Amino acid sequence: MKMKDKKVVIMGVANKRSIAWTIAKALHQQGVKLAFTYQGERLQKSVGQLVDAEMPGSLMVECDVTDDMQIETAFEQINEVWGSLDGVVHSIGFAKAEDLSEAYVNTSRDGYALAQDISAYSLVAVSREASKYLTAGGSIVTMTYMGSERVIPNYNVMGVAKAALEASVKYLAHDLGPSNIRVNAISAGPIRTLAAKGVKDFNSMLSVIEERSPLRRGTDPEEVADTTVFLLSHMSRGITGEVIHVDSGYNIMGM
Ligand SMILES: NC(=O)c1ccc[n+]([C@@H]2O[C@H](COP(=O)([O-])OP(=O)(O)OC[C@H]3O[C@@H](n4cnc5c(N)ncnc54)[C@H](O)[C@@H]3O)[C@@H](O)[C@H]2O)c1
Ligand SMILES: Cc1c(CN(C)C(=O)CCc2cnc3c(c2)CCC(=O)N3)oc2ccccc12
Repeated sequence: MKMKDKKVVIMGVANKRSIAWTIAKALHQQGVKLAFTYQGERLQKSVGQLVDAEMPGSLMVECDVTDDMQIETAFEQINEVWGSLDGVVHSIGFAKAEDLSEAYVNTSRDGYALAQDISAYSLVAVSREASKYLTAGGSIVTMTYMGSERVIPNYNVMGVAKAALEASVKYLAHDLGPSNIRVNAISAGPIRTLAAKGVKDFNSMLSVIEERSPLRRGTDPEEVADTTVFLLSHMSRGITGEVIHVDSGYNIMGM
């Protein structure tokens, strides 16, 4: 199926800096029909304005991923209008700010559970609901970060959640493969978004990456968006359960 005939749900646009927004623009350029889910009433207006400016007529559905009913209802509503689905982009992650600056050993039980719930479990629930409507050849893409594999100071509980997310990608790929639905993750280098706001030493992290990564530069959201288009397309039909690093190669370095 050509990209221009595909219908894809984008989860995780908060503002114009969101990685999910850059992904949406890239898919729109390929003629893909888009639906957006947003985290709550508060975001409906701002996300709606972004969407109406660039892709008027796109479906907009509220979905707080801590609520199973909202996930179920969101995909039902989208399916009622579309009749089927070809892809889902899951670009959602959250932990309490205080759990991203203190020592990891001080992480609270509820802080740990919240990070896991939003950043990892939500992909399981989203995949369960989406798979009811995804066509054969369908594709689910989520966003992860190298903090799952190695210690990135302060990433803490989010690193543990991303490790769970990446293991989930493999188990979901195993479950959904027989239905010819693929599940993959993109491990992106640091990008200046709302989720990167207030991160201690973010600038020094970026300069270390520019000095040490094989490509000697940081990661642009457009690069992540292009790889997402690839993972949603026929071109990646043989790839599932995979984590693809789009990080100027930084993850291969030991020093
Ligand atoms: N920015 C980076 O450096 C970077 C690098 C690698 C991976 N990532 C990952 O990319 C994804 C998108 O992050 P971003 O950088 O675009 O920041 P962002 O803040 O723009 O996006 C995060 C999104 O998660 C959504 N979200 C949070 N809690 C939610 C909930 N309960 N229900 C529904 N949605 C909820 C927010 O509304 C927001 O749209 C996240 O998974 C993040 O971990 C980011
Ligand atoms: C890179 C990098 C990121 C970006 N990234 C990969 C992310 O995955 C963002 C994760 C994140 C999740 N939840 C919150 C925040 C960031 C900050 C604001 C908030 O209240 N909650 O976040 C870091 C946190 C610490 C160290 C490095 C990083």
